[in-house]
Amino acid sequence: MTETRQWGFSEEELASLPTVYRPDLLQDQVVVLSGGGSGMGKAMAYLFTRLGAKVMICGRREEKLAETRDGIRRLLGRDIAIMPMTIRDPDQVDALMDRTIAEFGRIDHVVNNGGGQFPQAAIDFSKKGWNAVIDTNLNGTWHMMQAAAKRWRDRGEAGSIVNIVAYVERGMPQAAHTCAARAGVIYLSKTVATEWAPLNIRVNCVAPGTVATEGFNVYPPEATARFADTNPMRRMGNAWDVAEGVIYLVAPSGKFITGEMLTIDGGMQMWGTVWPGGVPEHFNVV
Ligand SMILES: CCC/C=C/C(=O)SCCNC(=O)CCNC(=O)[C@H](O)C(C)(C)COP(=O)([O-])OP(=O)([O-])OC[C@H]1O[C@@H](n2cnc3c(N)ncnc32)[C@H](O)[C@@H]1OP(=O)([O-])[O-]
Ligand SMILES: NC(=O)C1=CN([C@@H]2O[C@H](COP(=O)(O)OP(=O)(O)OC[C@H]3O[C@@H](n4cnc5c(N)ncnc54)[C@H](OP(=O)(O)O)[C@@H]3O)[C@@H](O)[C@H]2O)C=CC1
Repeated sequence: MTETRQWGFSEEELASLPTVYRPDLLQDQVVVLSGGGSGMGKAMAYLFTRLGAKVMICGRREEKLAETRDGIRRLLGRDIAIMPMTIRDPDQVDALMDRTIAEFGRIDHVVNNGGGQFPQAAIDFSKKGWNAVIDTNLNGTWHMMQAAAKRWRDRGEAGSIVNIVAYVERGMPQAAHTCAARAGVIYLSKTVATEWAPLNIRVNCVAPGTVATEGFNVYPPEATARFADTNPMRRMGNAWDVAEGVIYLVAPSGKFITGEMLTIDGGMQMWGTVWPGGVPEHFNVV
């Protein structure tokens, strides 16, 4: 079976989806959020804004960031800040943090959501492809974490970080590059969660399963057609499921949680395999 479709929520849905959280939960808290121009990051930008936070989003493509900003302005009557940049460049990351502090006075939370990969058997990875995925998902996330933590330390302020990763304990066939990068981020997070606890900096991860977003456009239709069957609930998650999980960790509900990974995957960690490039013949069994 093949399937082609539009993924993700409309701006109107993001502005009106019900949430379990009260509207002033994050009043005037400042969040820096990568990958806010699409998918889960866009959902988070809407939800943080709806809960009263001041939001800075970044990503490489300005037009996508502007679309999120304009939608929020039109539908929620609030302004957010945008900055086109790449998390791979530590100088651009420093500029992002400094600009956020200049604009909003401080930073309370950093959500490292920007990232991605392409589906391919590991044996065929090109050097450039491997480096691109590691540089984005591992190095880029680290640049953001360290840049924020240095500012919190130097300014004597508390902070929290949430890194969007993936559930990697059973490996991720056809996504070994991202599996390696995300495993790195998870154990980096657990390590600095300890090192930075005396600085009042909490560090956690969120591991989504198959979550229907426009990010699925990098996968072939025969792969996405199976995505709902990769967990025991036999459905895909959505960007709101992940956005609400992130809020749980950054809000006071998460104040005693650090070094943790919240898996939001419909049970995929126990049953189901994604095969984002399509199921190889050998594994095509009932
Ligand atoms: C797993 C299921 C669960 C997860 C779901 C999600 O995450 S959904 C969300 C998912 N959302 C996303 O994943 C979206 C974000 N993803 C991305 O932006 C890219 O995948 C990126 C992470 C590589 C970005 O790095 P970048 O801007 O540097 O990218 P670039 O375009 O310049 O490529 C650099 C090199 O990578 C190689 N290569 C690239 N594509 C393929 C391919 N299809 N085939 C083979 N190789 C490929 C190639 O060597 C290329 O160089 P070349 O040969 O062209 O000179
Ligand atoms: N959807 C899913 O099922 C799952 C997704 N994930 C991860 O969750 C995160 C969000 O994914 P999702 O919303 O689904 O997909 P999207 O592709 O919509 O989101 C990825 C975002 O990251 C941004 N981004 C990519 N590279 C960089 C970079 N170098 N610097 C700054 N921003 C960057 C992209 O913007 P731009 O291209 O403009 O830079 C884009 O907005 C990703 O890390 C993804 O890999 C993990 C597990 C499952």
